[in-house]
Amino acid sequence: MIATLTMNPSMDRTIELDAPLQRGGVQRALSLTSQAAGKGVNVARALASGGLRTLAVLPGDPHDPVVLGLADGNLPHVALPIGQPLRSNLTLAEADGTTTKVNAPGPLLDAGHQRALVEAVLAAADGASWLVLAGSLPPGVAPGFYAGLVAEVRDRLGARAPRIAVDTSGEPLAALFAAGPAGTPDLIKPNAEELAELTGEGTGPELEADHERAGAAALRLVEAGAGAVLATLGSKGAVLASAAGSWHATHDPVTARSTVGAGDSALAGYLLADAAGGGPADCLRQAVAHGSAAVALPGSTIPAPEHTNPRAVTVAALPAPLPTEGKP
Ligand SMILES: Nc1ncnc2c1ncn2[C@@H]1O[C@H](COP(=O)(O)OP(=O)(O)OP(=O)(O)O)[C@@H](O)[C@H]1O
Ligand SMILES: O=P(O)(O)OC[C@@]1(O)O[C@H](CO)[C@@H](O)[C@@H]1O
Repeated sequence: MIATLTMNPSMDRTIELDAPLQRGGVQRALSLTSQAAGKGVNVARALASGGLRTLAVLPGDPHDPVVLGLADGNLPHVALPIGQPLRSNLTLAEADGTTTKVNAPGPLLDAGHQRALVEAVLAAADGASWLVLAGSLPPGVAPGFYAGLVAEVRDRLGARAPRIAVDTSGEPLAALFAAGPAGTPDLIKPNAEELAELTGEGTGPELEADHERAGAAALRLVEAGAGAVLATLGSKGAVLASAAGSWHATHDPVTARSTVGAGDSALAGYLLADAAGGGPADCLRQAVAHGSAAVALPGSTIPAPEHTNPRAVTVAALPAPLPTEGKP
């Protein structure tokens, strides 16, 4: 069983346009769709499509549209009431595949809500194989929340603690490395921009264009305590770094329809391959197969295994980087 926590779920609203977005103008949309989402929810959805048992933990009142959407989709979940609506995030999808996303801040979660969510996660994670902590933290939640939660799960569950994967950005991501080994996850999934920001190594576009540099930056995070780093590089595939080595994978070109949820799908692909007993190169192959399948689907639609084409993925080991000095 794999448990996910989404501290800041959303109703993802996607507007499809048949012409380029006109800033400042009035445009007629082709369609408007809504999907109950948020990073941990999306990961759980992809894992469930792949046949794994999942439990998605999130804040949300019983009649919130996000929670109703999960119930409608039969996604196993535990939603804890917070007495306020969850957010809506907006995606504007243009005909050429360009997606513009505007994410709302989300509801204010007080200390009581946060403690209730931590206890629900501890119950869900007890004996699970993985716990996935994914997405931004809503207002009221300290940047060190995920780092503290990783340490608390390991401390309270001991030998029954699952491996922990984290996909977040900014201060909550940096805090994972400031908390010492108890707070560093077994797996992190930065994108190129997050990898650049976290390591001080170039910019997102530079790392996407230079996978060896991205692999070396990812390895530095392994040296800093992460069990493995799955760094996704947009259309340039992904790199995986762990103590066992580092690899790069690319996918044959796909026609991009919406990149929303591509990173979540990549993380789910990795976990599905891991659950099937795959080694690092298999996990990376499935990560890229799922990420690339996601971009070919509209809005926040998350791929099932039948949407993926793992044979379109090329995986290669990366040369060991020269020893580095200085920062992690
Ligand atoms: N334009 C694209 N064409 C083909 N594949 C893509 C493209 N963008 C993303 N992918 C696939 O999706 C994976 C994840 O993409 P990306 O690095 O953009 O993640 P992300 O920024 O975390 O995504 P998001 O936050 O939108 O879910 C990539 O590793 C790749 O397999
Ligand atoms: O604001 P966050 O929590 O960083 O990201 C939220 C979000 O953009 O992530 C998912 C795609 O990865 C969407 O379903 C959702 O709208």
